[in-house]
Amino acid sequence: MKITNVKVGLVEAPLITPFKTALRTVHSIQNVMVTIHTDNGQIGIGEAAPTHVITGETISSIQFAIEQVIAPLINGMDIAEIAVICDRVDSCLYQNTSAKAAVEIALYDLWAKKYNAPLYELLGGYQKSLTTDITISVNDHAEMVQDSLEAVKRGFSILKVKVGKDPAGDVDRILKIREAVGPNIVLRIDANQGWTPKQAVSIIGQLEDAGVQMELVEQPVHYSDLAGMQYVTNHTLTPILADESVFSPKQAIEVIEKRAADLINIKLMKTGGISKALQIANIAQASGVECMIGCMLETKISVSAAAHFAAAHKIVTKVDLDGPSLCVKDPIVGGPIFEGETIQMIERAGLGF
Ligand SMILES: C[C@H](N)C(=O)N[C@H](CCC(=O)O)C(=O)O
Ligand SMILES: [Mg+2]
Repeated sequence: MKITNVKVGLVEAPLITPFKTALRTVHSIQNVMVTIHTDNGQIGIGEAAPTHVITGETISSIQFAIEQVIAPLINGMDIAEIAVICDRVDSCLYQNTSAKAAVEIALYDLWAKKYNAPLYELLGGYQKSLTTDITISVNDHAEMVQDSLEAVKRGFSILKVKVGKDPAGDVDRILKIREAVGPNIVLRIDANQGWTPKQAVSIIGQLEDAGVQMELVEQPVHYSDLAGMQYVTNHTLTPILADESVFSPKQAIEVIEKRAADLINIKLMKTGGISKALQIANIAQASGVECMIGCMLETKISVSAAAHFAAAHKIVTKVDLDGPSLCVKDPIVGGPIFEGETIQMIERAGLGF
């Protein structure tokens, strides 16, 4: 099963409401889609999200990386030697993790198709269904309360609440959301680097003192400030999750060794795809550190790949794969079934498309 062609296109999907974080506001998903074709007529599919504020990538940079750098190096290679291909993809270019992820996702799709099995089963087959949270964008507290109640009405029991854009109002936002949704809804808080270490300790502390249950707080401070992350982790009771601070297995080791966070958020767009995500999961498992599987603004193509990875691993205990649920209509047909908060894996080969 040899690679004969790598094609690049676009996939677009308008969002139900603007997606707002401390880092950016987005109205519509516009991602790069990759198909890899083989000499026996199989097609593998992948996707890259141009999240310039986190990975530094744009649509053009992703297209260039895949078409001009990666594709010429992997054309003609045999899918049976997927580890060799992934190594070549990883080492041919510095960073560009979403471009690499799109290619790796398509390669793993083909690899599982070669063995005629669902990818999650070949990777370990730990579980057949996942429960995802849904993101509540950062806005004034009245709008966030309204959005939270609507999400609960749609069947979501875990909310990922974005803060960090206006730190002075964040305690009030979280308090008001907790009051509105009641005690049985799980709240995950994501500051997307928007707080200073002292602000983070103060805000989380005020909420803890007020008895507000939060399952975790994600990336409270700047991604490069590991000492700051460590300070927050040491001075709060709520578990701290590293997101933008961990792209690579080496960074995961550093965060774990320094105890800079309690948990790690693995995203294929940060790791450069499935091979490094597996490495991080194994490092985390050996260290007893639970992981979240997360996504950027992605459609069902790459979110499904993330679901296959997560369904294979015991250490991935938290799921933030809400990309398709944020779209008016996800344009991708087939694959795992996304119904409310449940993602059901299916028994089709590869990613299942
Ligand atoms: C979409 C997902 N729930 C999420 O919140 N991801 C963000 C970053 C996404 C982006 O800016 O595109 C995160 O976890 O920080
Ligand atoms: Mg995050």
